[in-house]
Amino acid sequence: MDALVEVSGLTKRYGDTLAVDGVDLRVLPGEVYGFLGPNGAGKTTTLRILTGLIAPTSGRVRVLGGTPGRPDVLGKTGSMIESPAFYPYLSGLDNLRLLAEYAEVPRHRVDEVLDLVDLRERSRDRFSAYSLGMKQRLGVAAALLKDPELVILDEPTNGLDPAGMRDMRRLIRELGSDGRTVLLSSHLLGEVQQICDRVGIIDAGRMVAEHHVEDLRGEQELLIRAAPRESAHSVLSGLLGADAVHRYDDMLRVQVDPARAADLNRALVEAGIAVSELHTSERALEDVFFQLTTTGAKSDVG
Ligand SMILES: Nc1ncnc2c1ncn2[C@@H]1O[C@H](COP(=O)(O)OP(=O)(O)OP(=O)(O)O)[C@@H](O)[C@H]1O
Repeated sequence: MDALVEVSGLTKRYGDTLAVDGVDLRVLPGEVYGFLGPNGAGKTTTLRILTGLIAPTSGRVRVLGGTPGRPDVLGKTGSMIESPAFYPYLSGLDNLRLLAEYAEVPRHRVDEVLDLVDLRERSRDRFSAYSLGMKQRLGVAAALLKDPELVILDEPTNGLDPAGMRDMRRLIRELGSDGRTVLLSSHLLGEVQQICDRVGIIDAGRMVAEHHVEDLRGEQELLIRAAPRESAHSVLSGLLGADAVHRYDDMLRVQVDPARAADLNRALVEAGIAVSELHTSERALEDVFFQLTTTGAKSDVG
């Protein structure tokens, strides 16, 4: 499958600062890709390069098969990088109409995008009266005017209250399920976990991982509290192999398909072991993230 965004060895230097350091990135058609990293990791710089706002220092960058910033590529890309700029005294509707005129987009498209971002009812209010969440949604509406194949959003939920974040997450998921390709940046792990199909993790300008969200989270495990614990350990090791059973605080952590929970419970009880707790546990993306970025920092920054 041809990638819509293809980046290899991307580097951007500002004086002594290496903001982006050899980044490789591929975004496939129809996916919602999360570009995840702490503040200052190089996300905005990368997205600015992908939208043609700044030039890379070195590396290869292809967006929709072309060079970022070229008219044919711009025509098929919609983006919101940093806070969207609108005229404060104009309504959301008039701001979009102006943009539609510049972009030579038919007027009826303005109503369509207002519906998409759920701003139709408030579209005649002045932009300055909008909540931050509404301002961000208007920014997404502007990005959608050209009915783009690829939507690039820089920290779309930044600064929003919980309701605003929820609306924005829903909107992005809708864009993704409509067959559009979305590339978004975020420093929020839970958010990426909820919205994205794949995630690339960037830290100090370098990609430390690129994975499906599911794979990154790792296998599911069962946590079992049983007494006596050592007897439970030997029963489970006998059934599943010693590698699958680990002591964890005063419990056992068992790498096994959670569908086998009832079997294992029965085996323990039949061996005279009391099971007081048995539940599945998923490695949170957060654990994985910290593991990856700490390892990266140790080996790369030295
Ligand atoms: N125009 C610039 N001039 C000099 N340094 C810059 C410039 N833009 C970014 N940087 C530096 O490059 C590094 C990466 O910044 P960038 O904004 O890309 O990170 P980020 O991951 O988007 O973080 P944030 O979420 O805080 O914006 C930082 O050290 C930043 O200070």
